[in-house]
Amino acid sequence: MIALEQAVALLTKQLPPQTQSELVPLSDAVGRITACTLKAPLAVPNFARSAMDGYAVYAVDTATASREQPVTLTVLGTIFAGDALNFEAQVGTAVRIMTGAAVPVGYDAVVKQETTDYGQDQVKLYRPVKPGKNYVPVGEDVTHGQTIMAQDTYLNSDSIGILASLGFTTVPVWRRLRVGLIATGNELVRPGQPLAANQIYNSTTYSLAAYIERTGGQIVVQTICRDDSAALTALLTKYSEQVDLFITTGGVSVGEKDFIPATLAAAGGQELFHFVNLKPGTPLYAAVWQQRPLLALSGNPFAAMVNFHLFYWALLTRFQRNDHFQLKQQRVRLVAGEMPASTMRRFVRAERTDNGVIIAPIGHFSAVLHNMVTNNCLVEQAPGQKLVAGDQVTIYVWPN
Ligand SMILES: Nc1nc2c(c(=O)[nH]1)N[C@H]1C(S)=C(S)[C@@H](COP(=O)(O)OP(=O)(O)OC[C@H]3O[C@@H](n4cnc5c(N)ncnc54)[C@H](O)[C@@H]3O)O[C@H]1N2
Ligand code: MOO
Repeated sequence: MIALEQAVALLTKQLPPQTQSELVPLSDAVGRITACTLKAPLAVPNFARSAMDGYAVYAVDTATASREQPVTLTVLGTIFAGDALNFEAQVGTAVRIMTGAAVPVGYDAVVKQETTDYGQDQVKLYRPVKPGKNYVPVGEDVTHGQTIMAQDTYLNSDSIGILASLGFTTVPVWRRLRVGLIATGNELVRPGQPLAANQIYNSTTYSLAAYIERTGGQIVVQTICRDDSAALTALLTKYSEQVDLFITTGGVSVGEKDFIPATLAAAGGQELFHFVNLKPGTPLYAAVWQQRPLLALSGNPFAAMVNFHLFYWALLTRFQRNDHFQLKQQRVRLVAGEMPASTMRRFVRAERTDNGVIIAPIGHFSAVLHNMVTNNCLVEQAPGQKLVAGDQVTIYVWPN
C-alpha cells in the first residue's frame, strides 16, 4: 500500500500549473490568482491633496504664530474635494480647504481648522506648521508604474479595492480548474427525486462542488453514474475535453460492483495507485486517463471528504500556483476528547477552537456526515497512537 505523501506527489505531478489566463471583471476577481505582474497605471493620489479641513498655507508664513500673537493671512477662497483649481498661491495668503481637495500649487502645508479662528476673508492662525504638514503628496499611496501585485498573487477582498483605486475594471487571472464530478452507485438518487426502497441521496458531490466552487474551481458536470462500466466510460469520454480533473465517488473497494479500477484499466487508463495507507478512505484510487488525472474517492461520505482534503488542495495549489489553497498543518493542544489507537495512520474529524482542538465522543464512523457542521479540521493519528486530552496533535485545516 502506498504512503499518503507518495500518492499525493504521484497525483499532483499529473496536473501541471495552469498556463492559460483570462480577463475577468474586477467584481468577479476575488479568490482568483493574478496571471501577470500588475503595475500602477497612475499615481494614487495623482494630485497633492489636503489631509485635513483647514487652510492651505506657505509653512514659512506660520513660523511665528501663537495663541497670543496669531499670524493673520488673507483667504483667497474655498476649495472642496473634487473642485477644479482656480487659485494662484501667493506668500502671505491662505485658501480655505477641505479634506481630499487639491492643494493649489505653491502652498506646502495645511493648518487644521481647530488651530485657527475659522476666518472667512482673513484667518488668524494660532500655531506654526512645518512644510508638508497635513499635505498629501502625489503618490503617497501608490507611485505611477509601481508593481502593485506580482504574478501569482491571491486576490483577497482588499486587493479588489486596491485595483479599483487604480482604475482597473478587469484583471488577468489564471483560468479556473475545471472539474467533472461523478458519483457512482445504483443506490444513489439526486435530491429532488423520489427515493425508492433502499436508495439514498447522493450527498458527497454536493460538498465537493461547494468546496471547489468556493475556491475558484468550476464544476463542468456533476452527475450520478450507475455501477456500469459502459456508462462510466461514456461519461468520461463525453467530458474529457472539457475538464482538467475528474473526481468520482464510490466503487473503488473490493466489492463485486467496485468497478472503477477495472473500467479505467479497460478504457486505457494508467493506474497511479490503489489503496493508500490512511483511514478512512483506504481504497482510494487514481489514474491518468487521456492525459487527465482522475481521483476516485471512497464511497463512504466522510471517507470521501478525508480523501478529498488530503489530495484536492495539493492539486489546486500546484495548478493555481498559490499556497493560499494549501491544506495547512498546525500543532495544537487536544483540549477535550480521545481516540483509541488504530493500526493504520488515521485522520479524525475535530473542531478547532480558539483554545485548541476538540474530538467529540461519538460520530466517527466513515458513513456519518452530519457532525461536519461543527467539525472543521482533521487530527492526525499515527499508527498505534492513542489520543488523549492534553496531547499536542497535528491538525489539517482546509482553505476558505
Ligand atoms: N470486504 C470489504 N468490504 C469493504 C472494505 C474492505 O476492505 N473489504 N472496505 C470498506 C471501506 S473502508 C470503505 S470506505 C468502503 C469503500 O467502498 P467504495 O469506495 O467502493 O464505496 P461504495 O461501496 O460505492 O460505497 C460505500 C458507502 O457509501 C455510500 N455512498 C457512495 N457514494 C455516495 C455518495 N455520493 N453520497 C452518499 N453516499 C454514498 C454507499 O451507498 C455505501 O453505503 O468499502 C467498505 N467495504
Ligand atoms: O475507507 Mo473506509 O471509510 O476506511 O471505512
